[in-house]
Amino acid sequence: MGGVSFEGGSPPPSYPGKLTPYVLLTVLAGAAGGLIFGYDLGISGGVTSMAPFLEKFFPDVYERQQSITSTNQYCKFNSPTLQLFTSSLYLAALFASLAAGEVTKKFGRRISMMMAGFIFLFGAALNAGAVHLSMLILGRILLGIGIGFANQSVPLYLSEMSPYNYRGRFNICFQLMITIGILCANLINFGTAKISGGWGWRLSLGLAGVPAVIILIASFFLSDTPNSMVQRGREIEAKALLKRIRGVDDVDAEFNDMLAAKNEADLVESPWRNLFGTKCYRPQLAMSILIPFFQQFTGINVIMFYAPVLFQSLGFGSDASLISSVITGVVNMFATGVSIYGSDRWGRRSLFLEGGVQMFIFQSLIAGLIGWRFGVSGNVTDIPFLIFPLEVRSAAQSVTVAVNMAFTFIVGQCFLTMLCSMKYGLFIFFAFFVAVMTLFCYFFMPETKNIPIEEMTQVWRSHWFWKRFMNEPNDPVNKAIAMSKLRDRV
Ligand SMILES: OC[C@H]1O[C@](O)(CO)[C@@H](O)[C@@H]1O
Repeated sequence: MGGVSFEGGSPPPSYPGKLTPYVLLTVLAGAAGGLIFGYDLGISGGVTSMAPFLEKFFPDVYERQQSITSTNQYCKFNSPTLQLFTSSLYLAALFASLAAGEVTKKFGRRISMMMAGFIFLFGAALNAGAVHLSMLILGRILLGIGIGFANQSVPLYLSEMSPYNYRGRFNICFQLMITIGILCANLINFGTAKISGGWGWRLSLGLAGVPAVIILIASFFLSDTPNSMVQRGREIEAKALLKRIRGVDDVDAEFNDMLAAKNEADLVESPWRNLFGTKCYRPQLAMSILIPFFQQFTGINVIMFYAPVLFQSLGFGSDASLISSVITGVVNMFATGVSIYGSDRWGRRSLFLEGGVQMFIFQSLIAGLIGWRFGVSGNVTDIPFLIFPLEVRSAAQSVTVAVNMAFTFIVGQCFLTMLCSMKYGLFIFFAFFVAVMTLFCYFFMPETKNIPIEEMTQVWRSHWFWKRFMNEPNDPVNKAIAMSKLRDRV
C-alpha cells in the first residue's frame, strides 16, 4: 500500500564521499543535542517521586503521598502544578523551536546550537539551586528554550553534514542519544535518591548541564553546514568545506545540487506561507504534523515522565519505582538500537507497523492488568525528525519539533489528572491512538529507505494517495524544475 517505486525517473544520485573524521566529530554535537533532550525527558519522573523534592515544592502532594489511608491510588499524585513542573519545559520548547527556525535559516545551524547550549546551561543551574517553585519553573522554561533550539537545529546539522548514504543512520543517532539521555537520567535518579540529606534531586537536575557544556564547546569549534553556507551566499567557502568533510575533491555533483536547491529556495518568498499554502508540500506537512502527534499519543511519555509516580501509585516502594524506570529506559534504548539496525534493511514503514502492533498489544495489557488490580483505578520505534527540501527545510523542521513539543506538553500536563478520572481506561485511550497510527502508517506512509533527501519529491509523486498533491504546474518546485529544464535546453 505505502510502497514506492520510481516511475520512469532516474535512479537516485550517488555522490562520492567518505565518512571522514571531521564528520564523525559533528556527531558529537548531535549526540550532545540528543542527550540534553533525553536527559530532561528522563529526569523529571524520578525527581517528582522523591519525597524531599515533593516536600519542598509540592507539600500537598507530599502529604497525600505519605498518607497510607488514601484509598484512591489513581489520584495520589494528581496536581496541576506538579504536572506544570514537567510540562512547562515542552511549552517553552514549542515556542523556541518556531523562533529557532528563523535563526537557523538566517544565521546558520551552528548559532542555534550555540544558543541551545548556553540557555540550557542557565536553566540547569537555576534548577539545581532552586529555593522556590518559581525558580524551578523558570529553570524548566530556560531548559525548554534550549531544547527547542537544539531539536530544531541539530537534526538539520547532522543530516546536512552526513554523506547522503549515511543520512538515515545519522538522523536516527540523534534519537538514540535521546534514549541514552533518558537512561542516564533514570540511573542518576536511582543513585541520587539514596543521597542522605535530601538534596539528591539538586544533583539530578544540575547534571543536565554536562551535555549542555558539550554542545556549547562543540558549536564553537565545528563549522556550519555547506548547505547553510550556500543558503547564505558563501559558495566558495561552502565548496571548500564540502571537499573537506567528504574527503574527496570531486564534489561537483553534490555541490551543484546544493546550488540548485538554493536557487529553488530563492524563488520562495515566505517559506511559512509556502509550506502551508502550497499543495506539493501537503504530504510532507501532513507527515510532519501527524507523526509527532501519533508519537505522543502512543503514551510513550506517560511512561517516561510518570513511570516512577505510576508505580508508586500502584503500591511499589520508592526504590522499586525508580528501578522500573531504569528497566523502561534500557528497553527503550535497545529498541531504538534495533530500529537503527533495521531502518535501512527492513525499511522505516515496516518498523512503524511492527512498533504499532506491539504497542497496541501492550497498552491493552497494561489497561487490563491495572484494571484487574485496582478495579475502576511501551516501546517506540520512532523516526520523528523528517527532512524537507531546502526551501522550506528550516520552517518545516520547526513545525515537526513544535508539534512534538505541543503534544508532549499536553500529555505531560494532563496525564495525572486524566489517570485520576479515567483510571485504567486511560491506557485504552492510548491503545486506540496506537491503532489509528498503525492504520495511518499502513495506508499513507511511503517507504523512504535508501532515498536521498533530494529525491523525496519523487517518492510523493509515486504514492497512490499523495501524488494528487504533486502535480500542480504553478507550485514553486515544479516551476523551478521547468526553468532548469529550459536552461539545460538553451
Ligand atoms: O524514545 C522515546 C522518546 O523519544 C521521543 O519520542 C522524542 O523523539 C520522546 O518524546 C520520547 O520520550
